[in-house]
Amino acid sequence: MSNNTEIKFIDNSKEWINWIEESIVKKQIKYYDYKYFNNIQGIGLGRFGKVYRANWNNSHNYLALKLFFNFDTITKEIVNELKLHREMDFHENIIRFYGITSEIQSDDSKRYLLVMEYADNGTLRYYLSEYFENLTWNDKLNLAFQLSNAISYLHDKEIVHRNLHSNNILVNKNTIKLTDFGLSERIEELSNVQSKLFGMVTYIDPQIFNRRDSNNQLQIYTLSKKSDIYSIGILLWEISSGRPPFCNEPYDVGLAMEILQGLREKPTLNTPKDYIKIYTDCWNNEPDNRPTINQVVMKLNTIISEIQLNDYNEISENVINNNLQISQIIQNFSRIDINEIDPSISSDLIMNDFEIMVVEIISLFENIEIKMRKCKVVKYLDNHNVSSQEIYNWLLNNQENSDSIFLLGVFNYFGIEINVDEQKAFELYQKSSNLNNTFGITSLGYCYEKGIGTFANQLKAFEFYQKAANLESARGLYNLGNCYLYGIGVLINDQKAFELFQMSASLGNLLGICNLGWCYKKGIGTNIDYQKSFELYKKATDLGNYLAQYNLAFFYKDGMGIKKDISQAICLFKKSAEQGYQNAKYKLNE
Ligand SMILES: Nc1ncnc2c1ncn2[C@@H]1O[C@H](COP(=O)(O)OP(=O)(O)OP(=O)(O)O)[C@@H](O)[C@H]1O
Repeated sequence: MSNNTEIKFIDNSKEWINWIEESIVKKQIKYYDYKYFNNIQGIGLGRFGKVYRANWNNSHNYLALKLFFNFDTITKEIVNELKLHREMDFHENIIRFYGITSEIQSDDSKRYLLVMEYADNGTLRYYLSEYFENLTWNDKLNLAFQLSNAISYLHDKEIVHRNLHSNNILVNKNTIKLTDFGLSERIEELSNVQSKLFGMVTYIDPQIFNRRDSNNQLQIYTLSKKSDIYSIGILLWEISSGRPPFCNEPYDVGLAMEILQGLREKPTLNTPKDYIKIYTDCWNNEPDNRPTINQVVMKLNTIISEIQLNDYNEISENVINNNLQISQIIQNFSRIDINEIDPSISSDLIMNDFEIMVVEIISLFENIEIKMRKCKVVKYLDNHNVSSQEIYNWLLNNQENSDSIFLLGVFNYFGIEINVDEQKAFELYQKSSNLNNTFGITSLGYCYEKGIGTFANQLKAFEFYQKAANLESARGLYNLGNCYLYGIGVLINDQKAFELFQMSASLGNLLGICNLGWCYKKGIGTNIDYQKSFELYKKATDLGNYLAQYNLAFFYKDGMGIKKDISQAICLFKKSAEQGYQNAKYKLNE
């Protein structure tokens, strides 16, 4: 009997290993030749494997290599995890899976290692123990926001993590990186390890310890999205206190029962009241009373907006720094990929040139109106010496990710390299929207708003902008604000419009900042405040936004709250016009 089981295991493992090998051949999974890794150092030990840090070829950047102790018996689980990773687009707060490598051992057998993004600050628990004293409330709120953001991404894809705790959440460059989407849970089920429940007793949904339901019937409780919300509540508390919950007590059945009966940690001094409300709602004993992750995200967002609005100058600098960081990351990627990898294996790069370009081009759309997109694409390609034909061909052949689907939609909409085809653009936006691409979603909203490739339908437009806003897209929040401002698919509500522009601005969206400036200028949803309006336009102008330059010019032209300065006004109109903004060109010709 036991022999049969063993044979079945080996057979199955062969089947899954074949799947891995085939995916590598078909280039669905990138393969990294082990001989190009150097400086390999063990950095962590989990229950199922060991994690190493290594450099790839001559690069100074680290990658993480994950080795599983019993690869053969858990191949199926690992393959499932690989499939999950492959389904996901790039998300800033989820550890990136780059591919696979294999090492031939002394007995000629092969062992596989997963190649992943390396998190330089280690686990969240370690990070808090090391850096908590230096964290401001802004930093803590950002950590909480990023964590909730990552879970919202999983939940939208109908993935439940089920094993959230501060030792399997990583931090890279002060940014949260989620890992292990329930992989350990599934391995655990398979290997009959019972230790986990008590190891993680303080993070796990206490209902799992409840043997009876409300009718006193024996129940088997299944962990769900609501269970992840419970864990988020605990983690938000941990971020505010800097220490793991009940860290001075034994993690045993007694503690589990007390938690089930309602025992919770106490708020830490100076925690904002609204933040306490969020995590206490999350750790409510009754799963149905817990909020959804999108509600958590929105509430955190509101607190962050309020704090940031009180200290506007500080956030603007953060926006600049974040933008610099993002472009730095992209540049670093380009550097590793292009210069430091053996040319013979350059097709197996972490991200190839075109993938990077697609991400970069799309990121340029965040802060401009849709009509300005073509101008940006053309400029970008000119600056990078790439013809639109080359990128168009690449997009046609690489339609497996939502960014390239969306960008092909943009090419169809503007007729770049092909005739304008609004119907096709609409279909492509729809496809990328179905994959939860926020640019796809907001562009689909725009199609419905203006009747592009479909009948105009303002209710639908509102619905899609709302969907993007629920995914905390700064652009979605801005679009939704416009719906309330102009009554698109919803009744006009100035107060709501103002609040949405505030949220969008706090996430750094320059159009959101401009519209917030507009609200202060015109007294929409708030009192007229020229000073605030001027400051907002000024900030977005300093970040190079054409719309802000245009609006700021009027302050100088008309001497609103400041000294009239016509030459400064002309200079700003010129700057805006140089970026292709038509209204600024008209003004200059007046
Ligand atoms: N991508 C990574 N970058 C940096 N360090 C990592 C990375 N992945 C894992 N580690 C480190 O290696 C340790 C072991 O990770 P591993 O995923 O094997 O187990 P775990 O998540 O800690 O626990 P479990 O065995 O319950 O899944 C982690 O605690 C962390 O310190």
